[in-house]
Formats: sequence, structure tokens, C-alpha cells
Amino acid sequence: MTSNAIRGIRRKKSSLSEVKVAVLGAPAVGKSALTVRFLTKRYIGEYDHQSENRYKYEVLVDGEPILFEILDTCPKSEEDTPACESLQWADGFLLVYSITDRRSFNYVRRVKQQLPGDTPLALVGNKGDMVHLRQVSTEEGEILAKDYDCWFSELTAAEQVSQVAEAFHELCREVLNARRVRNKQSLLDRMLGTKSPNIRSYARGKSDSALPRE
Ligand SMILES: Nc1nc2c(ncn2[C@@H]2O[C@H](COP(=O)(O)OP(=O)(O)OP(=O)(O)O)[C@@H](O)[C@H]2O)c(=O)[nH]1
Repeated sequence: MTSNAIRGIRRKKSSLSEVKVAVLGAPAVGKSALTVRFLTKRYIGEYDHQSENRYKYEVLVDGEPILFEILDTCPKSEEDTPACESLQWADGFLLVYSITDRRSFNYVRRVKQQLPGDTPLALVGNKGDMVHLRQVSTEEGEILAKDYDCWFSELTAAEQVSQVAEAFHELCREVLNARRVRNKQSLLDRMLGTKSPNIRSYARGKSDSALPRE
């Protein structure tokens, strides 16, 4: 391999942005179905998993290579909320409820109260193909997203591919934007000799020691 080629690979690796996403939501809202749709473009109806799963996936978002790390959480019950370490670990949260399950909408609202205030979010109302069983209106989802100041869409993991990917991509854009703003702030602080508490907490979130258990 020529030295130019090696330099090219090094450059590509160093320009790969890592984005850690935790998929949060009540049991059976379709967190795994959405995650696997994004990773494989396939829909698998039944999953037999008792614990959370973590995946790595490299993909281009707006032409930029991104290494997604996705934590597909697995709450045991409606009362079981995500572990603190998962919340610290994530760069962004995909909040999922089912439009056919009012309690799952309430679960999202409960979980949101535990999230670090400045972490990017996207809100998804899954099972959009089951409108005849709808318990949560589109408008309620829109209002909640407005309240959280985040992207929102009703989706169906069962029937959609690109729309599901778009939810992950949109969250990724939010994470990268937030990171750029912080980096800019950090640069400014270094130039001016000041420090920001926000920067310290962000650096903690990126530490490997904050990774949840495998
Ligand atoms: N009709 C319909 N069913 C869906 C959709 N997404 C998921 N399901 C079904 O909902 C059930 C739960 O899906 P999962 O992906 O296992 O849900 P989960 O949130 O990961 O569940 P836990 O791991 O128990 O927290 C399964 O029977 C899926 O086939 C969807 O978009 N439409």
C-alpha cells in the first residue's frame, strides 16, 4: 500500500464522528424493531431478548461518515426507567412511544424528566400502521415535541425503511450540531482563558468509563 493510501485511510478514520444513541421507551413499543430496521433495513416481528443490546453501525449522514453506537434498552416493566449510566453515556436519545398505547406516551414523559437537560432528543410515535387502535393523537405528539424542542414523527417500523433511518439521522444531526456549538465555546474559552461548566459535563459524558455494561 502506498503512503498516500495509508494517509487517506488515516484521514478517513480520524474524520469519522461517533454518535451514541440510547433508544428509550416503555416495553413493547417497538424499540428493537426500529433499531433493527435502521441497522438492517429489515423488519423482524418478534424479538426474544431479556436484556439491552448495543450495536455499532457505520453509515453516511449528509455525506459525512458516522459511527453510530446504539443502545436498545429493555425495561422490565412500565415502572422500570433507564439506568443512570446509560443516560450519562448517550450523546442523544430516541424517545419512542406507541400510538396505540397511552401508557407508553406517559412513560416517555416520565423518562424525559430524568434526562440531562441539554442532551439532544428525537421523539417517535411508532406503530403508525395501527391507526384503528390509536390512543395518542398526532397532535399530542407534536405538542410534546414542541415542548421538548425536538424533532418528531409518527412512524411504523413494520412498514417503513427510509423514514425510520431519517429519525436516527435527524438525531445524529442534532448531536453533531450540539457538539459543534460546544467545541466552538471551548475554543473561545481557551482563547479568552475562561471555563464553562457545560464543557466539563460534556467531556464526562464522552468518557469510556461512562460506558454501560456490555
Ligand atoms: N403493527 C406494528 N407492530 C410493531 C411495530 N413495531 C413493533 N411492532 C411489534 O410490537 C412488538 C414489540 O416490538 P419490539 O421491537 O420487541 O418492542 P421493544 O420496545 O423493543 O420491546 P422491549 O424489548 O420488550 O422493551 C412486537 O410484536 C413487534 O412485532 C410497528 O411499527 N407496527
